[in-house]
Amino acid sequence: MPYVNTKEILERANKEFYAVPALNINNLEFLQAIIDAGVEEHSPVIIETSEGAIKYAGNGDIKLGAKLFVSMVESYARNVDIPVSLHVDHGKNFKIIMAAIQAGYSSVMIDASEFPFEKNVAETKKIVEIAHSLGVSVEAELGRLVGIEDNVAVESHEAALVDPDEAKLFAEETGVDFLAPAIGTSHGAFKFKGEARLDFARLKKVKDLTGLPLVLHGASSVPEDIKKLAETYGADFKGAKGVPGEILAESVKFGINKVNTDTDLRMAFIASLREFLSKNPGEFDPRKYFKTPKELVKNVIRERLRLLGCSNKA
Ligand SMILES: O=C(CO)COP(=O)(O)O
Ligand SMILES: O=C[C@H](O)COP(=O)(O)O
Ligand SMILES: [Zn+2]
Ligand SMILES: [Zn+2]
Repeated sequence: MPYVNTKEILERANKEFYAVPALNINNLEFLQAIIDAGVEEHSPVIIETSEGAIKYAGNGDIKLGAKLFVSMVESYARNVDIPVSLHVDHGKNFKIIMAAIQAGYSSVMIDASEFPFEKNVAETKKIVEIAHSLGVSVEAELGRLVGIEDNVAVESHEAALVDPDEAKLFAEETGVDFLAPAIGTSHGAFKFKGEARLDFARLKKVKDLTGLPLVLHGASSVPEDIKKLAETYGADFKGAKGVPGEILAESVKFGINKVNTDTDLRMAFIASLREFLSKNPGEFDPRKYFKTPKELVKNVIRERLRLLGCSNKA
């Protein structure tokens, strides 16, 4: 089926109370693993690329990078019977967002969350107008992504999280299609020093006041078995800690519909690659040494699709 608008995938998820992972890629191998996982679980999938990924793919040329990703994702989507969409993750550079819209991305994120509220509204509105006129949907972010750490400066952390009343106003003023409220997650493999904790009361208020599909950034779990496997073969991931699966599932109950995941895929890939290379020191054919890493990435994604309730929703 089809290369579809991300909005289509998320509006159904919003109505039927499940979430779809948005999975970051930089290259062909991760895309293959995602498509295979979606097909095996009969689930929709959202592929996303950061600005860095677009630069990387185009070897520095952003228009080329955006076109390459659209053509790769569209080509795979055409060959399978699950909905697949392509999204720009954390768009901050106007030129990159435009290059992606022109190349045929299904949706873009405008991340102006580092600016004061009024400027975030203005920047988001500008992108919404352009994107909507071309049938492309838009995500924006409110609040800053910081972990809620035990015992340290609770108030300053809370100040960084989304303000639900602002979220309502933001949604009305910008016409954005889905919204990422900061509720205590952060990017990368080191999210929490103490116990993992998210502000679900805040999340629920944002959902009640906006009714929009909501996005959880920094949603990797850093599974213990993956961390162990990588460390067995030489990695040093001391202190790595993610959002446990139960908390991810809980976040879906409070209104999350898009679950942004990059770190878990990177960690699974490197863990398996380390193991393979350590056991096969003579191997130098990439089609061979990428085989088990792709399998492990696929399996991590399949598990996540089941956890979030989007298996069999294709
Ligand atoms: O939010 C993300 C991409 O936008 C990825 O988060 P992780 O680093 O937790 O995978
Ligand atoms: O949100 C960040 C994503 O994990 C992408 O990160 P990146 O800028 O390293 O591609
Ligand atoms: Zn951001
Ligand atoms: Zn993010």
